Amino acid sequence: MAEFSLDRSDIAGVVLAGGRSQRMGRDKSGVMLGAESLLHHVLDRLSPQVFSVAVNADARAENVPVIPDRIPGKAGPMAGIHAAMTYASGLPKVSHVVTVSVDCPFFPADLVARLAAAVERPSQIAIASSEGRSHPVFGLWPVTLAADLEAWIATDEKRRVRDFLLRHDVTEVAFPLHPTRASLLDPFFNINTPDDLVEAERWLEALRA
Ligand SMILES: Nc1nc2c(ncn2[C@@H]2O[C@H](COP(=O)(O)OP(=O)(O)OP(=O)(O)O)[C@@H](O)[C@H]2O)c(=O)[nH]1
Repeated sequence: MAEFSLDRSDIAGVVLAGGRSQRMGRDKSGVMLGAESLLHHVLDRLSPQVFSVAVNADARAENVPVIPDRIPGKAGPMAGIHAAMTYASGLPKVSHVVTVSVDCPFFPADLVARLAAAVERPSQIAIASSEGRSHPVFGLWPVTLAADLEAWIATDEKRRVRDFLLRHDVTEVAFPLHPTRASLLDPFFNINTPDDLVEAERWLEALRA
């Protein structure tokens, strides 16, 4: 049997930015880190890795398609993954969609390449991990799962990403810590609070050196 392989032209990318940002107190997409918004940082990092990018949010974004949630009421990250999968399933030639979180500006530059290389079957999902913790929002999803996800969302009240993954063939890809001038950075460090933003400014400085 031919080995299954994916390349960049098979994969769309979607930034999940439709959360409540309650801990930050304002929409995280527009929060500035250094000279750029978090959304800008994440789009810069994602765009070279995928065929096309979109943002899943309520608001408008800069020069990229915006996909709203199809499930009302800010039902959590799974609602964003659902919107991403449904959107990508309508794109010609795209077989997979990668999702990333808007509050995570340092995610790996080889995220998509390494997730794609780990996938062994067309129906398999690949999820990132670091330091023994999985990051299910950073996933590579076959768009053929859109119908199953739609059905699951209708029956599972909690809609937790981890519960959806239990129903499927999943491979986890461990990413190393990133060396900086200061110390080792977890590339999935995410910014939820104003204090996290202060810490992210320090990481940005340490990466620049
Ligand atoms: N589309 C969409 N994305 C969501 C939703 N809830 C969370 N997210 C996204 O999922 C990622 C992780 O979200 P969290 O940090 O857990 O939640 P948050 O809403 O951003 O922040 P808090 O309100 O402080 O918990 C972020 O990229 C969010 O934008 C939702 O209901 N819809």
